[in-house]
Amino acid sequence: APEGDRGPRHSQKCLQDSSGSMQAPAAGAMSHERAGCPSLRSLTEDCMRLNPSFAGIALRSLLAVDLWASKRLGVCAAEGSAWGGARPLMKVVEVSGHGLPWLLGTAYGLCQSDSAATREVLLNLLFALLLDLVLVAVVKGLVKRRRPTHNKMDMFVTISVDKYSFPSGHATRAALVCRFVLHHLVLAVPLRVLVVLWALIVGISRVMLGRHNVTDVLFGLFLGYALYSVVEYCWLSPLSAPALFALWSS
Ligand SMILES: CC(C)=CCC/C(C)=C/COP(=O)(O)O
Repeated sequence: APEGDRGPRHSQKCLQDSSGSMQAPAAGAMSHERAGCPSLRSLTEDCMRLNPSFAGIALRSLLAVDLWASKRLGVCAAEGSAWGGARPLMKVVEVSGHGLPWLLGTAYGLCQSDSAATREVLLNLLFALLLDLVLVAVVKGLVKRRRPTHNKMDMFVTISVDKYSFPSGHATRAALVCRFVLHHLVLAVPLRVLVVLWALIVGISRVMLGRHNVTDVLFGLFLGYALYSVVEYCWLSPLSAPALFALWSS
């Protein structure tokens, strides 16, 4: 009999006592489990699996399309892939959005800066980058989505949660840094366009390299964009965090 037929009939049989009348589920669950019948909870779970909600079906379909599209778009996933020749260039893009150069560069700039305004901006950039690292690590650790099977784990410096792929840390950082730079640096229009293009290319390169599924990158871009609003809201200044700024004025 198909799986769909067995669950409900089986459940009805298990909930009937010897006289054939229905028992209260809570009282019957234990003894039925002992008699080899599944518990009420597992039957309910079976039923939910057999009759998934509309949201469940939509989510599964989205994930199936995501996996299919990500595999097709992973054209630089290996040297032998369709666009394998572009892999070294994509890896340069990967390093440009990596946390380590951004953290070290910002910390170096902070130590070298001699103007209070520059220090304030760089300190907030450092805070934003650290917040981003922590947030991405927490979400990756909670969701635990594996990286695509076609990904080669040859990434530049990773931490333990980086074996997971949701969300893309590079995409969150790219969106965050992009918004930060556009708000705090006075740049000519062509440079502003370049900054936006860089963020988009970092995101796209994650899928092309086979590091991520499309949804990891889309959610990462959204998260980084939203995170910038948090950073603006918590903006550190000599007034709100005098102790922090005193470190540099002495
Ligand atoms: C070691 C430091 C400071 C950061 C790790 C940066 C990293 C490897 C993030 C993973 O990014 P994806 O989630 O996009 O693969």
